[in-house]
Amino acid sequence: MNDLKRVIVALDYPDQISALKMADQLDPERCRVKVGKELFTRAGPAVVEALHNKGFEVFLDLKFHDIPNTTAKAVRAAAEMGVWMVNVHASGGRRMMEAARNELDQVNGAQTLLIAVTVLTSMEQQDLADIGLDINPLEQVKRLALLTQNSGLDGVVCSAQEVRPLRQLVSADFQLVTPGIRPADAEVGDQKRIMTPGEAIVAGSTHLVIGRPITQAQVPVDALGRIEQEILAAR
Ligand SMILES: O=C(O)c1cc(=O)[nH]c(=O)n1[C@@H]1O[C@H](COP(=O)(O)O)[C@@H](O)[C@H]1O
Repeated sequence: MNDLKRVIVALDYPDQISALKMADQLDPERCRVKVGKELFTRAGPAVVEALHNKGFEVFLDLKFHDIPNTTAKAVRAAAEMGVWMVNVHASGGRRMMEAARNELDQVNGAQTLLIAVTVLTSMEQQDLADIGLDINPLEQVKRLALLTQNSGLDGVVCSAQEVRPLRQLVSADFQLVTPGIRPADAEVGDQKRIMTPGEAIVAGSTHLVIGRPITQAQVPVDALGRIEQEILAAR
């Protein structure tokens, strides 16, 4: 895969028109796009279809987390839309993830990748303590990544900070999808475990999810262009 295609632009917009306006400035040969909770709740499957019609591979990021049956059926619905990638929360546990895997495998010709969120990149140690987890983020990410792999999924969402240690644990083809990407001059916002695009590529992230540093920039395509240059220079 070319290194630029590793970028997934998070289309976190409040309506379909704004999301498609951004997509029209992007090249589906050079990046993928992500439809998340805000856009999907507003625009529904129509926006996914519109992006497919423009030639984009879509990561449907709805982070399913429910009882096994409900999660599995939601994953089926995503796969039947033909999305490139879909995700669940690893903390939903082994039975939930196995049910999702089994359901996805029954979708005729489904090529959809199924991955699981480990510890959100907006969380740090204190946030884990607040929900009763007496463990540091890296150890929790490792634990959930192994559980995800053992449940038969294709990869995890983690921070780029965890990519090197995770590569020692998981198989070479296990996808390590990393949000929390911040160019050196970008605002950090609510993210906590961050890395620059160049660092993430060098660490070995399979895909870089990038939203506001592009979508909130004065000229989004210029911001993406600078990120692409940084990625190419890192190789
Ligand atoms: O699953 C995700 O995509 C995700 C997981 C995670 O741990 N952290 C995280 O930021 N994300 C998503 O990645 C995107 C990051 O956006 P920015 O912080 O604007 O670059 C958002 O759409 C988040 O919903």
